Amino acid sequence: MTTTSPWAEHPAAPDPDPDLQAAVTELGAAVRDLLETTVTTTVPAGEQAAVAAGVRGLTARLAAATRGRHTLSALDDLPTFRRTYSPVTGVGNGFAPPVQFRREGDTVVGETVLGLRHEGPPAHCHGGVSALLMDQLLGSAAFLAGRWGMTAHLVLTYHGAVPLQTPLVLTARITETSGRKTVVTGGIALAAEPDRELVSGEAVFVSPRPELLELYFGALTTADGSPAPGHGATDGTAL
Ligand SMILES: CCCCCCCC/C=C\CCCCCCCC(=O)SCCNC(=O)CCNC(=O)[C@H](O)C(C)(C)COP(=O)(O)OP(=O)(O)OC[C@H]1O[C@@H](n2cnc3c(N)ncnc32)[C@H](O)[C@@H]1OP(=O)(O)O
Repeated sequence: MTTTSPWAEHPAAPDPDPDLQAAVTELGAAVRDLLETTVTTTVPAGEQAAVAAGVRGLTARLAAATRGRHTLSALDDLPTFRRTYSPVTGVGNGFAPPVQFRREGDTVVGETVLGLRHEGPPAHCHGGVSALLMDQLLGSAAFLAGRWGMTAHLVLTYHGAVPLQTPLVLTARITETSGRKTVVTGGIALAAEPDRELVSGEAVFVSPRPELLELYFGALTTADGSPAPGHGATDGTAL
């Protein structure tokens, strides 16, 4: 299979600082609990106002040093798909479930449980959150097969409402590859009924032309200020 990864020739990044990894994971988990409790708490107004003031104080401490949008986090590595703050897979992102995807033969699988911070219809997942999960699931299937691309097309069918606080299973597989294009299908089901898809979909991922790579990611640097891996790419199909 032709690779569409801009990082095929790039050496593996060193393992991340374990202390930073542990602290970021713990902060992400703490904020995840905070977010989930924020949307479920029924404590009185005065208590919520007091907590808000405390949270603003904590935010100010974190804001003492921040990165801009063109700088990768010190824990991230694009060639190995390590994305600490992804809204789907990121352990450091409190909105993320988070869900981890793995390869099983020609299929990519992930399990997760969604919370009330993901609610659309009462007690059920927001359709846009399902779309977010599907985009990442299908994109991960492409990436884990060495075929990175950006979402060019995504179609979904919502067969049944996705319940919150219920174990779910997400599966995807590649159905077609040609040049810079990868077509992937997949779905979301209850872990208890994996063969009945509540959401199914298909996406086309396209590895961008070099000019687009430069436009989108030309300013990207690693945390230490070096150009991000993937720069110097000249051919979107076999980098
Ligand atoms: C220094 C490098 C650093 C890189 C860093 C990357 C880090 C990422 C790491 C990890 C992320 C993984 C996250 C996975 C999940 C989330 C994914 C997202 O959310 S992506 C965001 C949403 N998507 C967009 O914002 C795209 C916006 N669209 C575009 O920019 C362009 O349209 C693009 C790149 C998709 C295609 O543009 P063209 O100019 O490169 O492609 P053309 O040359 O026109 O077409 C190439 C082939 O693709 C087909 N194609 C293009 N668009 C299509 C479409 N909509 N449907 C079907 N086929 C399409 C064409 O027909 C053509 O096929 P034929 O070679 O002729 O067979």
